[in-house]
Amino acid sequence: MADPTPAEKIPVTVLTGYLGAGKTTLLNRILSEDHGQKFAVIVNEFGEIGIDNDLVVGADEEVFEMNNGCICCTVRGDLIRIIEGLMKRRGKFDAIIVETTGLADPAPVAQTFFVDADVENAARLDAVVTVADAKWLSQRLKDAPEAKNQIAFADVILLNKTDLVSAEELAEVEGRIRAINPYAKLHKTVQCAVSLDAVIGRNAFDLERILEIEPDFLNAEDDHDHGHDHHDHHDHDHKHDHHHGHDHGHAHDHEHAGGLKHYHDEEMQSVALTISGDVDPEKFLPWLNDYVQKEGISILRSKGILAFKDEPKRFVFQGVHMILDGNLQREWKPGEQRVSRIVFIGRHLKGDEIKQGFLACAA
Ligand SMILES: Nc1nc2c(ncn2[C@@H]2O[C@H](COP(=O)(O)OP(=O)(O)OP(=O)(O)O)[C@@H](O)[C@H]2O)c(=O)[nH]1
Repeated sequence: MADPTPAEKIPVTVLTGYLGAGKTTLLNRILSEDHGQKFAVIVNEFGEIGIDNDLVVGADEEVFEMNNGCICCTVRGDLIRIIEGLMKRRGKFDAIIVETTGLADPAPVAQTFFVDADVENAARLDAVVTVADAKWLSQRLKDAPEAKNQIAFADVILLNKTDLVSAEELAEVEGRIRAINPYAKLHKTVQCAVSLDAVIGRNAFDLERILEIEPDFLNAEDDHDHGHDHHDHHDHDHKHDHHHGHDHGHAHDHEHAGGLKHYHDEEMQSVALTISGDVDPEKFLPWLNDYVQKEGISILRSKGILAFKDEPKRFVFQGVHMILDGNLQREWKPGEQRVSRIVFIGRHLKGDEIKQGFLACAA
């Protein structure tokens, strides 16, 4: 796995969102703000944004399949070459932004940062930022699988165009988003107005934060396992549908703090697990590798911070489908509790199987 010097690598922000959600608005805001930083922006079509002095690089479509043609593991050859080219000009910019205009699925872009050795050594995926249209997202979640993917992938979500909806509609769409991805940091915006540091420099998929928040509504039901702090956000075996009369699982409407409704998304779920202590790397690493090989098509994102037995440093990993990237990072601090946490987000995840597999890795 890669050498642990993430701080020296150029951070890359992947910007995604459905047609017309406000990606260009956000990009223009980032590029025109007075922050003294230089960004390289990679877009699919050259000249989409005309910002003087900023580097706008055009990319033609080109996708390679990985893992013997597995359809969920594709890497963008054009992106690899562009980033390699940019690396020769290091020092001229502080961060790279990749706008995934016209791409249905952010996975091939994200995977590029894990599989190409040169790119991996030079750049690190900082965060996937998804812009969502407050007015249209609920509709798109019903009819466009790629809109759901973009939400599932996100580390940061800008719920934009809040001026076009009522408070009730906004709460509704936020509930829908949380059903798919409870971990992303969410900002409600008009014209994508957020401070730069909300979207840039989030660091390693914002892992720290992702694994430290424990959204209340994850604990809300019967699946709270005190022994293992088990927050299982999907946990509704479709074979025993105990939500009869619930509009296909979409109307499981507990009110929670902040007036958010608690929905279950039938298709996309997240599974978050904690072991309050160390795991055995000789069990965990083979289990994780095998599991994502087996189930990678349905796993969009995986992330974790782990305490390995007899290891003073924290092991941190992230993955996209079958492709994983992980390394030992900083030391556990004195007094910091050594815990091991993982999160999977994906379609029809087998929560019990993941739980059993993970808990069996306890040291
Ligand atoms: N009412 C309203 N309109 C907005 C807001 N943010 C952006 N828009 C408008 O929405 C339209 C689409 O915004 P863009 O930034 O071009 O969206 P995009 O995601 O880049 O669009 P594509 O590149 O076509 O996918 C533009 O006309 C924006 O001015 C907002 O918060 N409220």
